[in-house]
Amino acid sequence: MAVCSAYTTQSLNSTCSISTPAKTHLGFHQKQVVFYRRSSKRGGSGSSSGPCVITCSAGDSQTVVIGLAADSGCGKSTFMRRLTSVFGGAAEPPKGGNPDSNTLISDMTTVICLDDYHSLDRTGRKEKGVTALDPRANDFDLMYEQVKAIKSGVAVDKPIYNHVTGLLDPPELIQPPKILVIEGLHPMFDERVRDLLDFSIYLDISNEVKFAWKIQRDMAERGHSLESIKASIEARKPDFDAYIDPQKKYADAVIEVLPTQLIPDDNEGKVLRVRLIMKEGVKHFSPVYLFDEGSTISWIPCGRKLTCSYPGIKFHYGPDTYFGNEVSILEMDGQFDRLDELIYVESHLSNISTKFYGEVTQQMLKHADFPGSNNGTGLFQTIVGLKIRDLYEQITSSKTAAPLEATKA
Ligand SMILES: Nc1ncnc2c1ncn2[C@@H]1O[C@H](COP(=O)(O)OP(=O)(O)OP(=O)(O)O)[C@@H](O)[C@H]1O
Ligand SMILES: O=C(CO)[C@H](O)[C@H](O)COP(=O)(O)O
Repeated sequence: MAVCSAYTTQSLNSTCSISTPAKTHLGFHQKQVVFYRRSSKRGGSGSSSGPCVITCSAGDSQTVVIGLAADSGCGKSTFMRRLTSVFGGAAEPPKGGNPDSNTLISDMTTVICLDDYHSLDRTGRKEKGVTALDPRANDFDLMYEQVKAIKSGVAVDKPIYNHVTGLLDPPELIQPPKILVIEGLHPMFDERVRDLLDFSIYLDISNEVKFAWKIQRDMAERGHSLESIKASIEARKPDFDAYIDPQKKYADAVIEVLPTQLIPDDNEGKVLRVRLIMKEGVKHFSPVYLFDEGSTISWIPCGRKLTCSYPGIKFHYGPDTYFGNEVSILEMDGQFDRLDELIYVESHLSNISTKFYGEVTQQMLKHADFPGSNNGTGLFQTIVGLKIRDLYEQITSSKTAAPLEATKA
């Protein structure tokens, strides 16, 4: 059995020929990590060629793992860009790697797309008559093993699903980052993967809004017809309802996007009612509140300090239950006219985990061109990004504080 350090796993990866999955007694600092060699087959399933087990010494730092679930075209990439910006630095695909990689790396974060764990490629799915949302088209064992390995400080050879060709490409090496974000259709589907998450988010886009966004992107930007967009949404719906939507009950935070209630019978989907649903009692996460924690409050901020045109802006905050869990919900209906005036709203929110007065407003202004910057989607995504930074700092500081406590005792 080879013994490695987390810093030398790259070379170990390349010599991953030790194929003796023997049971060993692991020492205090040792981890057992399973790598799979994956072969990419056209039109078939990219099967794993069996595990090789390596015993590694874990590095000092552990990766914090965040899960972000949503259907395709529901704003995951936009959210990721806001999140990585909170940590500073821009996220880029791995340098010198596959140009069709779905991975984004910045100083602090690595975002991997769970589409890379499709076990069936496009042709394979067609042949078997399953969608990418169907668990049978995804390799949850590999997803679990690799997220577990990264979390414990060990690099993995992660497969790549190529959205351009529809094939499974040769794997890319993923080094353990400070923060790993797993985004895609199924981050909370498999209980083993779910248990690895330090925090989870679900982007819950109502059908009406999803449709409006799809039209905006796929019709205006990609030249698809209205009929084909409708057909694609309808074809995905049964599997979406069966496998994707149920994950929201596990999420620590849900961003729910609905049509506005400020315009009677609105069907344009431009003005949005957005609800940030925050689970109570989550370790290292304290829900945001408006004015007074635990009270129920409706607030119309429009007036001398916030310019609003029709149909205005309405906030609501209060305690509630969600799938049997106690939650706090912060809601914003309407859209901002002037982002620089957002500071007025920000100053009435508490527990937003900013490092200085006006940080939310600064982030929103910085990315004013991102979709949703004038409404609750952008505002709540930014706030969740700040909460994740805070969670990361709490987790890492509690780890470094632990030995000190032990010394004191
Ligand atoms: N908050 C928003 N407000 C308005 N439109 C939005 C918002 N977020 C996303 N969109 C629309 O949805 C499209 C898809 O957004 P984005 O690329 O972030 O989603 P995604 O979930 O990463 O998609 P995919 O999984 O298909 O790559 C955008 O091009 C935009 O048209
Ligand atoms: O739901 C999806 C997640 O992004 C995609 O439809 C799935 O990954 C299949 O991709 P493609 O249509 O490129 O074969």
